[in-house]
Amino acid sequence: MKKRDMVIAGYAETPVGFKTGRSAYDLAGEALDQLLERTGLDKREIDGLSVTTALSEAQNPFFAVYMTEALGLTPTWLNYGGIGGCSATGGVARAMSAIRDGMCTLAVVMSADAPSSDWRSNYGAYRGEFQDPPGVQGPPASFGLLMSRYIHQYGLDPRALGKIAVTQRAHALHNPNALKKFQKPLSMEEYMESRVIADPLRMLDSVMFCDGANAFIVTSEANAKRLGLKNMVYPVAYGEVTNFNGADPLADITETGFGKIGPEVLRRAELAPKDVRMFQPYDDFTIAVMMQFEAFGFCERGQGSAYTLRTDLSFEGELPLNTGGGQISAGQPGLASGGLNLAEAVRQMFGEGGTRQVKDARNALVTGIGVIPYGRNWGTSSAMVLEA
Ligand SMILES: CC(=O)CC(=O)SCCNC(=O)CCNC(=O)[C@H](O)C(C)(C)COP(=O)(O)OP(=O)(O)OC[C@H]1O[C@@H](n2cnc3c(N)ncnc32)[C@H](O)[C@@H]1OP(=O)(O)O
Repeated sequence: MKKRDMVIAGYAETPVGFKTGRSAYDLAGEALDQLLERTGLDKREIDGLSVTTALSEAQNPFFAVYMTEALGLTPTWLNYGGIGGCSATGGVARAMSAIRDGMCTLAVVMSADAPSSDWRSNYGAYRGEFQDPPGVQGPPASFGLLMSRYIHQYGLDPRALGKIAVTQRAHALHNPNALKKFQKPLSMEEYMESRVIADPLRMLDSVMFCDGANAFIVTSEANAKRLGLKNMVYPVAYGEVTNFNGADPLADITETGFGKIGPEVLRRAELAPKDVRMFQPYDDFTIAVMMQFEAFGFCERGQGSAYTLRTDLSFEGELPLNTGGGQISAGQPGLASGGLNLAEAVRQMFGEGGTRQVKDARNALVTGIGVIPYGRNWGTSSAMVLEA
């Protein structure tokens, strides 16, 4: 059953930059200042904080505590979000639970990272032992393998992935926070000619690591009203699963956690796929977007190419897709990535989409993908439905 007691009552986002030379703390400070300025909120009202693990601070086990110091906050509830690109939506969901449990009354969900300036991560686990030595050294290679398997099972029209990249780039042209380098149009020809980096995956199917931060205010509806906060959206349903199919040693990697949580989240939000007004999916790679169309029931499994090619995905279209450009065309601010698509959904629902405003922005489906493990698709899948 959907709940409408908690709200996201503010969002902030820094521009995405490449090699900014700034730290995660510095970027977080900018996001917090912006959040306070936009909402007029007194900083002393903040008594909860969720901090997303950052690649640029990955070796620091005390990052979240140091973040409270950097931001001048004294929370009674502190969460350290380690589910990669799911940490923003996951942070909102955890903050709602903490507020319902009386651990805090108003939480900030903060994601800030600067991996293009300072990379301090070492994934370890199975990757170093089994994956890196044969040359599968990062997510693009893993997604190249996933694409190959998808093509083997279902077939794939590359123009469909091209359409996702081209549509999202068109949206980034309306987003002043998008990486400056990506604020130029992209044609299907340019996509088709883009360098293959992990056969059959092209560079323009992939994100590029950048720097940036985003932040959200989460509180109860009653408290938001007490504080005079004007804009709010209701996270009415959330689902998350980690290590999907984990007990199966030979799992089909084209089956993802979204196949489990996607239909369930929509059911709890009392929405059918046709009722979704905008889709802001986690888009580390274009194939992940297409697989989510299938998993959430916008089309049948294996029918992603045909669906993508026949559907108007522009911000004015049938299913507005990543209307800020997504990470692929705005740049991926490290592990702050999951907040990019969430910020865009909230912005649109506050009616602040500017020249890319979605008409009738009464709901949004936002997703996260977290962590790329060995021999699987991804570690965590998360999905959240927001309602006006
Ligand atoms: C984190 C989670 O929880 C889940 C996830 O999101 S998983 C995804 C995590 N993110 C990643 O793994 C990042 C993936 N991307 C990359 O590794 C690299 O961008 C890449 C392999 C795609 C390209 O790297 P590269 O081959 O070394 O290219 P590089 O030499 O850096 O750049 C060459 C040019 O292409 C551009 N470029 C690089 N990557 C680009 C991309 N993805 N899209 C568009 N342009 C790109 C660069 O800006 C550069 O342009 P100039 O020549 O004009 O300066």
